[in-house]
Amino acid sequence: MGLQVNNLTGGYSSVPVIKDETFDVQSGELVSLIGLNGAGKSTTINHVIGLMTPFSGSITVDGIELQQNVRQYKQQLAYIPEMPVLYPELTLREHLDVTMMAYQLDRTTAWKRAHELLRRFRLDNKLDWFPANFSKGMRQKVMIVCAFVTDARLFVIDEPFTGLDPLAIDDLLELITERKRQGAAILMSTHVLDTAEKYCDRFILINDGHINYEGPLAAMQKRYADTGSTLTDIYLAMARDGQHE
Ligand SMILES: Nc1ncnc2c1ncn2[C@@H]1O[C@H](COP(=O)(O)OP(=O)(O)OP(=O)(O)O)[C@@H](O)[C@H]1O
Repeated sequence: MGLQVNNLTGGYSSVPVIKDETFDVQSGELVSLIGLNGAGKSTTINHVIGLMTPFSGSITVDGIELQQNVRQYKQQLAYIPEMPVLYPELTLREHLDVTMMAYQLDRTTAWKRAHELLRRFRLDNKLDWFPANFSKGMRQKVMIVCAFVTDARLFVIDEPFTGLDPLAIDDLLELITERKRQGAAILMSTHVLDTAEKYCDRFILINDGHINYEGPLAAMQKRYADTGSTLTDIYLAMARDGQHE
């Protein structure tokens, strides 16, 4: 099932920023949104996570539309923003408690998973720390731990590869791979094309709010054989031409 976006048009005022986008992310897939600054990646993500209301079109996660059942829709998805957003007055332990409550998780199982995640991201001795004491990368890791403690069916990750140290990036990629295997759908946006190339199953290229290309790397390599073989080569050539198609 996963995420299905149909003919989505939306934006911040009455002028659409994203125009008639249709794409999906199937269960067990990692799909990357790629586009230049201002192309519409974050705006697309803001619609998917229910922060913005579409002008038209529909978004479903495992067949459920936000308007149909807000709670169920939101419980099925976990979002990791590019800029970590934490509650200054809550400790790491309390952030995890709040997440478990919001997602109505079984606390014994969820805390077992939380301890494994905290160990993996080297935060296990910081449960009583407040966000003010964390570095930016550590705050990002708190958001990752809170997201992966859930049983979300869809993970939405905005630019995961900047700000994290190489070990944390590797740990996150391992987690993504595990959840993919368990059938979660994962949508991310990134400018780090060499990592995306290695890990993503498909790419959605956005230009000026339109999806101009969608497919796996092998298909892109075949279609744009004269521009080079890596995702970076192909994307740079397409972006310079301003065509994406
Ligand atoms: N809060 C906002 N209010 C009005 N317009 C906005 C707002 N945020 C973004 N925009 C506009 O929407 C368009 C798409 O921006 P968006 O943030 O989705 O791009 P992006 O692809 O995520 O870019 P980046 O790679 O720089 O993060 C841009 O033209 C931008 O100016």
